Amino acid sequence: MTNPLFYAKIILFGEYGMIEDSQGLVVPYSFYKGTLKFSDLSSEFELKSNRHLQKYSEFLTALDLSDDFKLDIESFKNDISNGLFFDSNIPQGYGVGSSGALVAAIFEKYSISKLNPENISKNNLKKLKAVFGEMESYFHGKSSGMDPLICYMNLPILIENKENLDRVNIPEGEEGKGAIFLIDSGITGETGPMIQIFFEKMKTEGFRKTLKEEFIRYNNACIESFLKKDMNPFFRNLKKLSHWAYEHFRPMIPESIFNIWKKGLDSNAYYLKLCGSGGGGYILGFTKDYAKAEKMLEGFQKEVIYRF
Ligand SMILES: Nc1ncnc2c1ncn2[C@@H]1O[C@H](COP(=O)(O)OP(=O)(O)O)[C@@H](O)[C@H]1O
Ligand SMILES: C[C@@](O)(CCOP(=O)(O)O)CC(=O)O
Repeated sequence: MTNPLFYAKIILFGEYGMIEDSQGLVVPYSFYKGTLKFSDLSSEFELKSNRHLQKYSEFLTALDLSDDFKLDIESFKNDISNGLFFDSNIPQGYGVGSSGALVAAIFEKYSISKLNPENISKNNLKKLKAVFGEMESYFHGKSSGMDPLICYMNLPILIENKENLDRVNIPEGEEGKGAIFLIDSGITGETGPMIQIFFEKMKTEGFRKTLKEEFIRYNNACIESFLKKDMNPFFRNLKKLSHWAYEHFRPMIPESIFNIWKKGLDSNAYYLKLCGSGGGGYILGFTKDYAKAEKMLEGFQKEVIYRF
């Protein structure tokens, strides 16, 4: 039997907002993937991964998951001592869900009552997201559970709010001039400290207000217009979202990206937003004219993920 593969994910919209109560749109990204495997741990990567799993298994032992979602920790620990590691090319600390894929892979292999991702009910999706949130909190404190859920389902998911989420169809891409792309900031980020900064900001009433009344409004409007392929309102709201993040998510924007973020806003040639928690890793870009944006972003490493 071949081991199942777990893909990276991209939060197109909803980072931070989803921990509160915004909508979110998250898609699998099959360019990167990982799978659980056994080896003699002769390479440094394998050994390091195995050690991470060992520490993680201690955390899982202490985690009290509800009966329907219990894990066979003994068998997990036993496999770890026999050389289990997570063979993955998903970059760590890049905002594309390396820990989410790992959590999904562990759940798939060691959950005692087996679920079938293909016919899982909407109610169980909600419960599973909560279970994944608890399991992933080991890696970066509070987690919405979205990353592992997307990896586990391997389908785009629309989060309506904290209580409701379901599968969604993303409009089919076309070979047009427009594109969604990733830009490599050249440094890794750490999700935990970024989330701490976010919650620190949330202690201020002014920030809570602007998050709710502006950020979440633009975020939700972007999702709605993107799903309808209504590109003019989409770009109008995207600009507002990008501008809002430029003002309020400064600590999350890597320094190397600062100038090009502003350049996009000033020229309207493209708009940038965070991809996950930020601080490093990838940044997401959106443009109506990729050829033009590409020229303006010369020298930055880019990956196109969707054309329209
Ligand atoms: N191949 C792997 N083997 C073991 N642990 C891994 C592997 N990939 C990721 N991890 C764990 O996930 C952590 C990174 O997760 P996180 O900080 O949430 O960043 P992101 O999910 O954005 O890549 C790593 O520090 C490590 O503990
Ligand atoms: C900041 C947050 O909304 C997204 C974090 O994404 P990532 O771990 O940086 O891929 C946290 C979460 O929803 O779990």
